[in-house]
Amino acid sequence: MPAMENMAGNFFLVGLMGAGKTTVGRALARKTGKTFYDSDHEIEARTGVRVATIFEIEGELRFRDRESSVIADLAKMNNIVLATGGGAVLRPENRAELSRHGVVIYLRASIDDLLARTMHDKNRPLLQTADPRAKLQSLLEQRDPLYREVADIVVDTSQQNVNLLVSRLLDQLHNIPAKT
Ligand SMILES: Nc1ncnc2c1ncn2[C@@H]1O[C@H](COP(=O)(O)OP(=O)(O)O)[C@@H](O)[C@H]1O
Ligand SMILES: O=C(O)C1=C[C@@H](OP(=O)(O)O)[C@@H](O)[C@H](O)C1
Ligand SMILES: [Mg+2]
Repeated sequence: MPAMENMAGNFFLVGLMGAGKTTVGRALARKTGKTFYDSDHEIEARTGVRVATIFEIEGELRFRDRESSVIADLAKMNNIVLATGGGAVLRPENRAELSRHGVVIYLRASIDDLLARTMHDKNRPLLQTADPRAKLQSLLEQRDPLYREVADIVVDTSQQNVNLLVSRLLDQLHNIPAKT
């Protein structure tokens, strides 16, 4: 078992679909002994249906309401790692909750990598389009300023395996004051 890092506070991951928030978040939680949450999984647990089904039946706006409610609840917890959904930064109240209650990590990747990492997953309704590359590009243009606004750390994930990423991330996190 690798050495456990003992660090205070919450860590919140933001970034586009396929950046690795869920995957890196889970590994970071394991390494730090924090409890892992994923806002999409929490929404699915509360509703009993997949994200894609919520988009289909209720539409994106209602999904965003559910997402805000989950983020507000989870951000108030202690000693957690939370992987948010890629659109969580769209609402100012979500950005406020995240930056107030934890260290926010923006995971970046090239459009090529984002595309490769998401192309086989049907549970990302925004990418079920004729041109997912153009969609990712436009989401990046819209959201990159919001991710940067909320982030305490920006990490490039392209060509980095998850374990290496987590150990580099921990080096950076040691230099940032905890937010609890
Ligand atoms: N650094 C990485 N290198 C290679 N593949 C990755 C990396 N991070 C995540 N992945 C893979 O990309 C896919 C999407 O990752 P995921 O964690 O679901 O992203 P997000 O939650 O940001 O949408 C998964 O199949 C995951 O295994
Ligand atoms: O970028 C977005 O708006 C979304 C990202 C997804 O999460 P991941 O970023 O974990 O794929 C999920 O919340 C939903 O499909 C909407
Ligand atoms: Mg995810």
